Amino acid sequence: MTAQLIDGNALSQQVRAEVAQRAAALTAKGVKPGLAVVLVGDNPASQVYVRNKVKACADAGLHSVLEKYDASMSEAELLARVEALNNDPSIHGILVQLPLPKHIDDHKVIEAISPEKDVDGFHIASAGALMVGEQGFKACTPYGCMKMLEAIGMKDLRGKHAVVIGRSNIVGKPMAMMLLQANATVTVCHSGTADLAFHTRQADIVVAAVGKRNVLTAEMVKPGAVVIDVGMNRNDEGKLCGDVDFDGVKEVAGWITPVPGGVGPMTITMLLVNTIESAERATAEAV
Ligand SMILES: Nc1nc(=O)c2c([nH]1)NC[C@@H]1CN(c3ccc(C(=O)N[C@@H](CCC(=O)O)C(=O)O)cc3)C=[N+]21
Repeated sequence: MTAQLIDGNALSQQVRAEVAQRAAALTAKGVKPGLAVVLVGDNPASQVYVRNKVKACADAGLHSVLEKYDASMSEAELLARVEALNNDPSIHGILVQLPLPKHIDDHKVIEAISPEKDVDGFHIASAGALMVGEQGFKACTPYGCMKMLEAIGMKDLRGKHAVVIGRSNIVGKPMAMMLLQANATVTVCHSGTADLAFHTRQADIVVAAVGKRNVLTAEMVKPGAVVIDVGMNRNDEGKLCGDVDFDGVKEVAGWITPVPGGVGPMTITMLLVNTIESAERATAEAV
């Protein structure tokens, strides 16, 4: 193994300790930072993720409320709940866990969340703020990837070529924008790209965010490159694995993130960062 590991659990611990300090400072002022997590239906994976988020809040001294609803909940009922949380001063962040049941339009629900409380960074106002470099909440997964780059001394990416594989609204597109904001030269590859390896071989940084195993293999990576794996897949034995062929790529890359223990925990960490940020903004405005 030549690559060094970027340990998402270790970095999360550091960042969450900073969040805990900020939470304690706000609490001392009489403001308990609060996150509302809304879960509709009984998707087993969602149950686990949501529990992890609630636990992460408790560990960092944030208040959280978990609202669980039956899959039969109507769209109107969910929209009414979101509106109530928008107007609840004890709540600084609202997260509606995706995916939602098919009869609910997730786009409509996300747009109903007040941008001031959109700690997922999924609202159009948040995406737009990122696009034009204004203040808004950054999507947690790409934000976590940027934090990982910063942790290995890559905050300013001037002169670096970053290749993002995937163009989802939740990861690929905001990832490309954040890399651009950090002065990288950015290429976005996707299912319509003719020769993926041609692009990835030139990359100083590769971010794989496709949702398919072995999208990135050793011969596609420039020696010494930084490889960030956003994928969350199961292999044939049911084990969690990313989009990157970790065992092959780790022999070539300079840095690599593992799955599990990489981007996943950082996603939750940045949710906490956004929530504390939101609570601090709300408190500053109230003074
Ligand atoms: N509104 C909304 N916001 C989200 O941020 C959101 C969502 N909906 N729906 C589902 C996805 C998925 N997601 C994960 C976060 C952390 C881990 C994580 O911590 N994973 C651990 C392993 C967990 C395990 O062992 O299964 C790791 O990578 O080490 C995984 C997945 C957030 N999501």
